[in-house]
Amino acid sequence: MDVLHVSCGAVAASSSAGANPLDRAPRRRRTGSGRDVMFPLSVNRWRDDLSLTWCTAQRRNEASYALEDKEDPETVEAEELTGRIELPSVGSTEVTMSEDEYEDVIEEDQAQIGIRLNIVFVTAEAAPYSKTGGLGDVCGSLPIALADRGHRVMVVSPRYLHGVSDVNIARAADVGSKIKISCFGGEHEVAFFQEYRAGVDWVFVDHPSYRRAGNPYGDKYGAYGDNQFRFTLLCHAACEAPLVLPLGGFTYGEKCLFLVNDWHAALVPVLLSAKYRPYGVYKDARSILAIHNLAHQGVEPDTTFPNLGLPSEWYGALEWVYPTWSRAHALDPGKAVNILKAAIVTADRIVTVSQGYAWEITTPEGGNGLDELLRTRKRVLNGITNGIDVDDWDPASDKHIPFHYSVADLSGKVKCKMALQKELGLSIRPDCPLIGFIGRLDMQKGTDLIMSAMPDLLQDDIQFVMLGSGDPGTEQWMKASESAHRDKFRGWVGFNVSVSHRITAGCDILLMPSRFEPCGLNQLYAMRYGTVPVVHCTGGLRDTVENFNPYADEGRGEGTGWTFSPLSKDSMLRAVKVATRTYRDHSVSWEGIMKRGMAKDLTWDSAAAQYEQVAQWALVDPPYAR
Ligand SMILES: Nc1ncnc2c1ncn2[C@@H]1O[C@H](COP(=O)(O)OP(=O)(O)O[C@H]2O[C@H](CO)[C@@H](O)[C@H](O)[C@H]2O)[C@@H](O)[C@H]1O
Repeated sequence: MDVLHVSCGAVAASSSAGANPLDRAPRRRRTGSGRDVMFPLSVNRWRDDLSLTWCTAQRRNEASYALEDKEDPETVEAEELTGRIELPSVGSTEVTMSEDEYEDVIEEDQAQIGIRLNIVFVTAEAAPYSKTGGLGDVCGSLPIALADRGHRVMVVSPRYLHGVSDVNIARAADVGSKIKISCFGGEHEVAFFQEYRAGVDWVFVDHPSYRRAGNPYGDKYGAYGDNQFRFTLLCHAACEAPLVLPLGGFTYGEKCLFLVNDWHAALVPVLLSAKYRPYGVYKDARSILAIHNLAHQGVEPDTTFPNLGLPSEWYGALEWVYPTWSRAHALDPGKAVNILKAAIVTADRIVTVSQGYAWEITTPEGGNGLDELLRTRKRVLNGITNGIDVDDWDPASDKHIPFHYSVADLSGKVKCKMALQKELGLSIRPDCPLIGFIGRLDMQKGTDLIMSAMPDLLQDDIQFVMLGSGDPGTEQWMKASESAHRDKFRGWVGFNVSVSHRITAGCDILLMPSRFEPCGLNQLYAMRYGTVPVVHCTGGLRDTVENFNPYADEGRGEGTGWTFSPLSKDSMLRAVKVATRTYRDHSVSWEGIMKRGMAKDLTWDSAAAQYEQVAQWALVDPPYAR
């Protein structure tokens, strides 16, 4: 008996629909190589030339099927195709089948997976090519999860050079297609670069405005003054990419699903409706707006509208009037264009990155002025909690950390802690609670609360490390606090992915007093690394961190961290104190919290299946039309 362990998007897709994928009769194929091999695999249909590649979800290993030689062998026709499958258990295997069989496989595969989509992500950042925060993480890993499920996926983002992660972007090759984009009073030529990696076409739009020092949005002097131009260009280019780029020999074509992320990509749904559909192009395309942070909307004076390359009658979609209290002076009419608002109006579906946040943005407290509009679109608004890249963030194999560990053997965790203490120049004390903070130094992240609570926090026998960049005042405070409390506090000013992994692994507690948090990734990374999150009970933090209850489950306890509310210094201090006391005095409970966090399923599987569902709903409805 020959046993292959395979898993595939089709299995996960049907499981999301409620059916047990393991109830399905396994499909067996007699192959030319003399073996029976089962193909519930996602076949890269768009690459169906003779050098076939069968893509499997290499990271998943959900189902195993016994392949027996008992069934009647199916006839293998003379004309055979040969391809290679990558299976975790057996490595790379060459298989052969007839063209008819191949067609059957595709048919069955399509029936299982539902509709195979051409998905075009549009984003200002995608890790590892560019990253300033969680948007980069999500757009670097969700596309791969969707490609694993059998979809054809392209990610379009700027080709930043002299930026944060040039080395990775430099691997992408010139596709050889140049186009001219009309906007901002002229024609601007852009080129496209591409790298095919992990089943995804990573496409980079090249233009001189993306080549400058600093991060994708600004430099030490603040945000770039031409960001509206830079991201308008990105949106126009992203709309052209599926039509003009022969990636792997074939364009994506018009029947696409655009998944546009935050305001930088938010002009895309407007362009589909205003620039393309009137000419019969993109009639079957749909768009989903993913809101990672409603606080940033891409608002500029209304006089900039003619620059955007839209027909004048579309002004209303972008029109935005500031409330009187926020206008500059009494004669200021407060007229502006708001790009995110335009996408909320014109996108076929809207997704936020947690269910809690999906509700919060429809309230005046969380809506950043757009709550009323969002309430009118509630029917198409869903929350899908982010997953994480569990390969990149895996304490058992993380290349950034000095020791490895897992839920089965936690011994490496304390070694990581001691190594971190040594690296930071703190005294090496495995018993002293080490608390960490990682993030943008911004009002959103509640760093002001940390600053005001620090004198109280440091009265306790703890160590504290902060990693972050952003607000110059907070950066100064971190440096000053480090000088004042050399025995207990370290402030690492800057953006450093490797250090963020070592802090996540080395700390006992991760503090996240975010004022609002659409999803939050650091608490997910922390749980995966057995680092206990203490978080403000808001948005995605409330959805993902379960408050510790020592009495639940017949005294075994349940929960993966602490959530505090309201957002005040006192309630945060109380939560931190309870956490540090539990760490010191109740090691069994502590280990339980760590292990429950580490055992959580944080993969993208569930989120990717939900994105698929939303895409299917988008396809059922007609596209946005005025
Ligand atoms: N100085 C530094 N050095 C190294 N790494 C650093 C760093 N500062 C931040 N990071 C990293 O950047 C990412 C931040 O992710 P978050 O989800 O916390 O925040 P962000 O607010 O940017 O994202 C927005 O989008 C994401 C994705 O949807 C939502 O989870 C979130 O709530 C929303 O605000 C993490 O990977 C973190 O480790």
